[in-house]
Amino acid sequence: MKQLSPIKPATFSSSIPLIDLSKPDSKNHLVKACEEFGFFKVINHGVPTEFISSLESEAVKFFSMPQSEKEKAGPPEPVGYGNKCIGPNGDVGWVEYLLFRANPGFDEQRLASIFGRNTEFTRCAVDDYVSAVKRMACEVLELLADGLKIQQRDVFSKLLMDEQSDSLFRVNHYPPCPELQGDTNGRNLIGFGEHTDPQIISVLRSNNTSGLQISLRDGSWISVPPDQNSFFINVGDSLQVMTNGRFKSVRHRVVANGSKSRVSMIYFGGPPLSEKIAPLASLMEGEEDSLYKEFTWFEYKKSAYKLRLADNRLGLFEKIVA
Ligand SMILES: C=C1C[C@]23C[C@@]1(O)CC[C@H]2[C@@]12CC[C@H](O)[C@@](C)(C(=O)O1)[C@H]2[C@@H]3C(=O)O
Ligand SMILES: O=C(O)CCC(=O)C(=O)O
Ligand SMILES: [Fe+2]
Repeated sequence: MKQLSPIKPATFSSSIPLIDLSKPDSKNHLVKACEEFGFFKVINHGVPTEFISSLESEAVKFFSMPQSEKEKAGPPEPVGYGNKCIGPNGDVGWVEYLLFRANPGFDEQRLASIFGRNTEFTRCAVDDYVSAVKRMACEVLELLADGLKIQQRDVFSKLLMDEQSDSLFRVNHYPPCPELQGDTNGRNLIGFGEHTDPQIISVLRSNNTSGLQISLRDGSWISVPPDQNSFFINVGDSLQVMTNGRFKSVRHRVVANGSKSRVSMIYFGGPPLSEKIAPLASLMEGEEDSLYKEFTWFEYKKSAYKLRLADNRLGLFEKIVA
């Protein structure tokens, strides 16, 4: 197994855009946040607290089972339980996780084998949570379409609503890292290595343990103060392409903690496999050229899964402009 690599500490930031979904002008703030950061925090999100707490307690129960029991739900090829190894190409982190397809009814058998006799409750907990989060993601995407003055409000959200949408749901658990216990040198170790998310949009909720960091345009890293009552949203690679680079897919990572466990749940809203991912004609101004070669989500995903976490996956699809 490869060593977890030490990284430089980042500063905590209060500059992360905060979007209040109950405010009438949220669409303009959303567009600005996607352009400048590709990342923002959402409050007044409408996801019921009970859905969040039920699923979190189910997850905590699962991760506290003996290792041999958890391993029965793995390896995550492509879905199921994973420990330290992320993806198929040798990436490792201080993390264990559950990964599922997010459409209702998907991976039901897998869930049944993972959660045993608790299946009914857990399946409901996952379905309730994922459908509420997906609804909120669609609302955000519709506000973004409005903010961009696109006539077809559901131009992005219809891709998540499609029955064939290739969306994922992941629950990550970062146990306290013994190597960092009592460490006074401010060292950091990687929980989940730096990357961008390939899909359209990712919606993350975590408990109150810090760890998530995002990279700013100048390449510096800032720590995201945790907030268990809010959601954090990332622009994914596909939304960057659909907006011809106007929205930025944010690089992010998670650092391990020496004393507290972090539990995060992320919904990755993706398009159907056959969907052509290309800049929207309505967003192209004048003679503006597409910055990307044409590809389908299937082609992008196939290429992404051949690469390491930190690789620039979109680079392979960028057009070389003279
Ligand atoms: C190293 C990898 C893990 C990943 C698949 C990949 O080959 C490259 C993209 C990775 C990523 C990042 C965001 C999500 O956590 C994820 C589920 C996804 O869709 O792309 C993971 C993949 C994974 O863990 O399988
Ligand atoms: O666990 C987290 O907080 C973020 C993880 C992440 O970025 C991912 O799973 O893609
Ligand atoms: Fe991510």
